[in-house]
Amino acid sequence: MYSLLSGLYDYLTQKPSYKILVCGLDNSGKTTLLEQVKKMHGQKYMDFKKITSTIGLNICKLEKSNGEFTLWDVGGQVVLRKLWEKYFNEAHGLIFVIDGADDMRLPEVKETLHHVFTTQPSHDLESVNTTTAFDQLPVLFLLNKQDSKGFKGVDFVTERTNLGHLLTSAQRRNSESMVMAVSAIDTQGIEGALAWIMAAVSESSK
Ligand SMILES: Nc1nc2c(ncn2[C@@H]2O[C@H](COP(=O)(O)OP(=O)(O)OP(=O)(O)O)[C@@H](O)[C@H]2O)c(=O)[nH]1
Ligand SMILES: [Mg+2]
Repeated sequence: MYSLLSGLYDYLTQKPSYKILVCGLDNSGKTTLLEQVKKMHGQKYMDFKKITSTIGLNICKLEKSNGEFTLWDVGGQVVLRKLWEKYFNEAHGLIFVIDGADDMRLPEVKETLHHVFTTQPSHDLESVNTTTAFDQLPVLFLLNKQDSKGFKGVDFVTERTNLGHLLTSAQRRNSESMVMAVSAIDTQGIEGALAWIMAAVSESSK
């Protein structure tokens, strides 16, 4: 009887669990961000200087009052990018990390954004048709390396990558999207970014 009641109690008090996929080009700082999040939450983390390019999956679990959130950090090298979409079905939200200090790679960011989130070639940008994943999941675009001298700022990156068109099209869909600047190294903006994606994910899953 006790185990039946405790089982029922566990069931009723069980928190929902959400998966958030962290993708973006190689070297944008995804793993450093995840390790910093672990550090900020008192978890075991990797020395930032020892982080190498990700091949598999790096995971960070966060227990919050409104649910259990698992962040999945996947590799951003060209050959690994086609794997991102395989995780979209299981994800409740996406974080797309952009190196905000590397303007040389912004054209590649632009191509990748259009390849991953739209259903049309990148030259046709006036009326963006977005993918089902983009239409249905909350998406947070994080401009990382805000601490860096070469950081370009939200307006510059938004314009160079056509992120603006994606965001405008996002206003027509049900799910939310947002652009924020952070520094994975010195923690600027990370708390706000986590708060936004967690709230958006739990809200959109209702
Ligand atoms: N200045 C600065 N450098 C950063 C920041 N975040 C990451 N880096 C540096 O950027 C480089 C790449 O970081 P990673 O975390 O390995 O990048 P990644 O996106 O996980 O790369 P892949 O695993 O190859 O997809 C490293 O040299 C980091 O120290 C940041 O906020 N500021
Ligand atoms: Mg990595």
